[in-house]
This record gives sequence, C-alpha cells and structure tokens, in this order.
Amino acid sequence: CCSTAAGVLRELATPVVAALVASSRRGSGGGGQGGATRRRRGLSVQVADRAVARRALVEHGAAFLDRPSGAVPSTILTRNRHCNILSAPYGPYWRAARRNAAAGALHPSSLRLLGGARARVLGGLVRALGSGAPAGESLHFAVYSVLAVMCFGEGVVAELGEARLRAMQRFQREILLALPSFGVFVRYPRIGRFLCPSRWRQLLALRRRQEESFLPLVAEVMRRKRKAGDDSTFTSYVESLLELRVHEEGGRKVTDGELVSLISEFLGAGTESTAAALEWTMANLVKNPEVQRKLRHEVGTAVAGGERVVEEVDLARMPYLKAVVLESLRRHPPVPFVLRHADGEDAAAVLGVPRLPDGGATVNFLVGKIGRDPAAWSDPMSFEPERFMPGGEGEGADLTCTRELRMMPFGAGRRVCPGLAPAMLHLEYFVANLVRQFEWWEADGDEAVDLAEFRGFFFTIMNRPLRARLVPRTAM
Ligand code: HEM
Repeated sequence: CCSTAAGVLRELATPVVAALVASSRRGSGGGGQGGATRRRRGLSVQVADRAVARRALVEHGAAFLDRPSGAVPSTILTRNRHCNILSAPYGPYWRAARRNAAAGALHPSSLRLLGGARARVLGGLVRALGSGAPAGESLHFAVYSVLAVMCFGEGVVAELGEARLRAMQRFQREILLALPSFGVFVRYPRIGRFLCPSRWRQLLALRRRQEESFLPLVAEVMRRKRKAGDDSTFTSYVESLLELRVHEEGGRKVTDGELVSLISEFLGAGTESTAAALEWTMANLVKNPEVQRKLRHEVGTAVAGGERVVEEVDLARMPYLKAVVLESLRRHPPVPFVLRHADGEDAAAVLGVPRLPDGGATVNFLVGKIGRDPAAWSDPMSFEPERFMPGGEGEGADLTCTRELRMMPFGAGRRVCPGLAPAMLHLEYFVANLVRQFEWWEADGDEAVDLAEFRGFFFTIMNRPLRARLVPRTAM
C-alpha cells in the first residue's frame, strides 16, 4: 500500500513540496507512552520551501507534532521503550518533560546562576589552547563540561574529575557513531535481534553502560541534595527530573529508563550541536581575518579595552558578535534537518496533496537548504555577518520563526529546540572570549582549515576537526 500511496503522492505533488521520496521502509510502532501510539513509517516528504515550512510548523503546527519512530537516538538505543523529549510522542509525558527542561535548567534565570562555573570552564579551555591542545577537541570538551554542570551540578562534576568526564564524553561519541548500524532493530523490532545477534548484544551493552554511567551520578545528586537541604539556589537538571511528576498519568515519577534517556539527550543534543556550531564559527573566523578583526574590536570596546573576561551581561552590547554567530548557524546549521510525522487532512492540505497514506508520512524539513535559499539570501554561500546588522537582509532575524521563517537552525513551532537560549549564550560567550584571548590564524599544510562537512547520524560537523595557529593576546 505504501508504494501505491507514494505513486499517488508523486503525481499529486505541487511545487511547494520540493521532493517526494517513496520509501518502502516500514517502522514499527513499539509501545507508545501515556496512551499515545506510534505510527508506522511509510512515505518521506522533503520540504525545502520556507513558506511551506512555516505554514506546517507554525501555522498548522498541531498536524506536525510527532516525530517519526526510530528517527531519534534514544528510540534506537531503547527500542522505543524509554523516551526523552526529542522522541516522546506528543502527549502528557512530552509536555511534562519539556516544560520541566524549558522552565528549569534551560531557562535564562538558571543560566545566570552558572556564571562562575562557566568562567572556570573557560579558564580551563584557555589554558588548554594556550598549551597547544587541538582546537576542535578542546572546544568540544568545554561545551560538554558546561552541559555536565547544568545537568548534575558543579560539585558532582568536580568530584567526578576531568579524566572520567572525558571518558563519558568519548562514550557519547561512541554511541553516536554506532547508532546508524542499529536501524534494523527499529525497522524489525520483533525479529531484528535474530537477524543480527552480535549487533543486538552490542546495542544492549551500550545501553547498559549508559545506565551504569549515569545512575550512580543521579544517586550522588540525591545524596548531596539530602545533605544540603533546600539551601542551594541552583537546581540541576537531574534534581528537577527527580522532582518531576506526570500529572496527567496519575502523578507518576520519571522511570529510571526515562531518566537515563533524558540525561543522555541533555548531554548529547546539547553538546554535539553547540560544539559543532562553535567549531564552525571559529573556523569561519580563521578563514575571514577581517571579520575576526572587527569582532575583536567590538569585544575590546565592550569590556574596557579587552582588559577583562567577557561576561553574560556584556553580550547584549555586542551586535556584531550575535551577527557572527547567526551567520554561522545559517551557513552551517549543526542539525541539517528537522523530522516530523504528519497525518490527517490538515497536514495533507499544507503539503499540497489531497490526502496522505494510511500511517501518515515522515516530513523532513531541510534546514540547511532553507538557510542557503538564494531567494531569501544574497550570495548565500558566502560568510557575511553584516547581513544580520541594521539595514541588512537578516536584520532582526527571528530564531523561533514565530514572525518570519528565513532560517530555522533550531527548528520551529511547538517542538522548536528548548535549548535555544543556552546555545546562543554559550556560543556568544565562548566566541567573544576566545577572540579576546587569542588571534586565530590559519595553520599550514594538513592543518589548514577545511570547511568540508561530515554528515553524521544527526549532526553536521566539520569533516576535519578544527586546527588553528593561536597567538595569545594577553598574559594568561
Ligand atoms: C547550536 C545548538 C543547537 C541547535 C542548532 C539545535 C537544534 C535543534 C533542532 C533543529 C531541533 C528540532 C526542532 C524541531 O523539531 O522543530 C532541536 C530539538 C531539541 N533540542 Fe536542540 N539544538 C541546539 C542546542 C540544544 C541544547 C543546548 C539543548 C539542551 C541541553 C537542546 C535540546 C533539544 C531538545 C530536548 C530537543 C527536542 C525538542 C522537542 O522535541 O520538543 N538543544 N534542537
């Protein structure tokens, strides 16, 4: 029935749908949560038109609220059993988990309480770079460290120590690299383990290691909480998860399996995306010395001739910094596509077809293409932060896409990335301080900056990790 429906769709497609790709792949539903059921995967529709994207995600968002099953790391790793925010079907559990993150650990008021921890991570990063550590890997570890503090609290991370934190980060990478080979268990949930028994054992071992890595840290968070009482002002993500109740499901707590998936998502989705964006931004600053010079001038003006570290409060006075980060996100969005499941008449009408097949369709919004659309951006492939300055075509860019959709690096609509605020804060904070501390020059030979992309399972990262010749500007 899928191929028939695909044929119908292909014939009826209008120009607003950039491409309709028939897919014979079927996914199983697996168990839904909170009474919601997952649908089988049938067709895949790709949207590269920003007007259609906005109509679908913002104006008719209710018809595009779910994600296709098996499209998200945690659904693969737990075979759809333990959802996190990204993978949860639209429903009570998703609402509770998302609200908890957005109003808690990811809220600007929580981020403000972490100024000291951020500065300590920056200090470590500057020392590492100053002693010649590779740029790409060092940026990545700095972002992971900040996310770990937000997740478990600074005391727990300090006790864990750098070596174990680095091991956790390596393990996260290992999982990301292994994920594509586990698709078979989502497509064939009943017989997958018999078809590929050794891969099945590998999957179980990875998930077990994830549990063994996170659950003792959760216990440590609880122990400290009991000891300190309610004195501390900052509430870590894990603390908030332990307090979370899904009221529409009888006030139940989050299960251990969900806890592990939610923590893994927080560290994984938060680090890989932000670190990739940071690396792309610094790479473009190496490639564009004039942009770097202008940015350094702005930083110097904002913080008394560059005499002190840039703090969160200073960032609001740096429009060019924001323009540099936005241009990097437009040109190199770390998440190159947004996946949603669509079903029903409303979704069909938005996509310009009379109906969708039984089971609905997977809709793939092409974030990269939308941000580089020549109809929206002049010379879209070049790196020009000026376009986001007053009078430029991107002035007042709306990252949530509520007013207008010209780029969508954080997605759009009700499932827009809840990490937008911390991501922008950390990008601006690290970029400003890194150009204050160092001049970033192109290295020679094999270490020269290569802007070629590597498309991973979920993220687009630099094909070759960033290397640069750093010249310290102030005594460290
Ligand atoms: C530069 C950094 C980041 C980029 C480019 C990015 C991008 C995205 C995109 C494109 C989506 C899909 C949105 C949609 O379907 O409309 C998403 C979802 C999500 N992101 Fe981010 N993200 C970033 C940082 C973060 C951070 C720091 C966190 C948390 C620590 C985070 C957590 C999430 C979660 C939980 C979702 C799922 C939302 C839902 O399904 O309701 N992201 N992100």
